[in-house]
Amino acid sequence: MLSSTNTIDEDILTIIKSDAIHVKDLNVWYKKNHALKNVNINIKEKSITAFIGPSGCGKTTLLRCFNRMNDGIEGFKLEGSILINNKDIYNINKLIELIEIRRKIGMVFQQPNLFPMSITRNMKLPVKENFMSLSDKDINRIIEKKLKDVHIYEEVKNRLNKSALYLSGGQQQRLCIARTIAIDPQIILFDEPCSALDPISTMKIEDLLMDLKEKYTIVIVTHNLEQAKRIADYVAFFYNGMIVEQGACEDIFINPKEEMTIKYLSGKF
Ligand SMILES: Nc1ncnc2c1ncn2[C@@H]1O[C@H](COP(=O)(O)OP(=O)(O)OP(=O)(O)O)[C@@H](O)[C@H]1O
Repeated sequence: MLSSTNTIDEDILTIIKSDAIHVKDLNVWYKKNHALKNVNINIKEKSITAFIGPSGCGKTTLLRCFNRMNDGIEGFKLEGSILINNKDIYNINKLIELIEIRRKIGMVFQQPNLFPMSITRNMKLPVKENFMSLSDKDINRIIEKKLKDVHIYEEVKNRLNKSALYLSGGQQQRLCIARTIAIDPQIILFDEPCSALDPISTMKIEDLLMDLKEKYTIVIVTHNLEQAKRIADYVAFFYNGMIVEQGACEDIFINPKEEMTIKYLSGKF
């Protein structure tokens, strides 16, 4: 009797996910361009949230706000709050806290951005920088484990000391993901990670994202609606700097409520 109650509680606990990111009343400007308008969204932990919408509607701007990548842009201004681990990441005074936030939030871009160095060195650099006290043996162990986690180890184990730039686009993207997870982030931001890839490499990345969400919170910007349908748990539809509609993936794709979402999903603009 007791054990069956425990099982139910555990099931409920696994279903109810907490929020990894709270965005409240967010407004962003690039000079006079009001790029995000009164955005409110909570990103659930250990799930995949996809940002969809036409070009220029603010998807990447919001993604880049999550690790303060827009900070250096001339004319960038932000109002509102973004809470990660209950901390407003735009209300931080100490550089060390900002560095810590960035460490917890990895980012993978449209084009693989590997260094023109060997596969091993590409992996070693972030691991050494973030875990200074580790021995070479431990670092090599982490590298092997992370390459296995992104299902690339078998493909590259005999060429670890060769340039990472000789790998295919899909392999380079998986190596970028291995490098990102090598420093144990909580959240991984993906900005159209498959837009430069062929369908088979895209499928491998999608499978990988489905694996990774067991451990990490994933936010992905994608123009590929089929991709969002295949992998997302939650979807936010952006238009003209606003989130027009957001919710569970099935609800948005099967039963969208807003006129604008219906038009966009049916290819009417
Ligand atoms: N670095 C920047 N400096 C000035 N304006 C910018 C900058 N980045 C984006 N913008 C502007 O902010 C608005 C939102 O752009 P953003 O890139 O966030 O849209 P998006 O939905 O991600 O577009 P896409 O799907 O084409 O990548 C656009 O008007 C864009 O021109």
